[in-house]
Amino acid sequence: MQLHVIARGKIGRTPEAELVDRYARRITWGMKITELPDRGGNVPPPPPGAVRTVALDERGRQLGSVEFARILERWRDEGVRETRFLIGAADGHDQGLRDGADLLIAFGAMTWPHMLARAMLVEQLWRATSIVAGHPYHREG
Ligand SMILES: C[S@@+](CC[C@H](N)C(=O)[O-])C[C@H]1O[C@@H](n2cnc3c(N)ncnc32)[C@H](O)[C@@H]1O
Repeated sequence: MQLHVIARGKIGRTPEAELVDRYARRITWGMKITELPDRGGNVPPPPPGAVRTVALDERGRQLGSVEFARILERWRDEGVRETRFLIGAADGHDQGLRDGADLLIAFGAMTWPHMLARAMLVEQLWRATSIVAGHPYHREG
């Protein structure tokens, strides 16, 4: 299953970009990042086959890392081709996008800058895929 991060804003050559690269490089599942402008632009069309959409939003569910990993594992095992992770810009997501998502997830109730949220997401994707693989990176408790 491809993990497709669709994120608003240009990350450029920043400390956050280094973090994103550090974790993205370790992910052995298909992994792709598409940047959109802060406003406007079109979310790329989904590939053929089953697709899931996860929107990052501070009003979303606060999942544990193992719980998040098991959701991705289940979707992969169900034959989902791509899971898309949407990160908004300063204005967040519009209501239509939130309503259309399969899952809304929050990294706590606080608001984070979108570039930090991108780095945190990619770290969690690395963590989740290593949990699914039984790799010892993640420790519970
Ligand atoms: C600066 S925030 C936007 C805040 C906006 N005022 C709102 O109400 O959604 C930019 C993006 O970062 C992500 N983000 C920020 N804080 C987050 C959190 N606690 N959990 C999940 N994603 C978060 C979301 O994708 C959000 O659209």
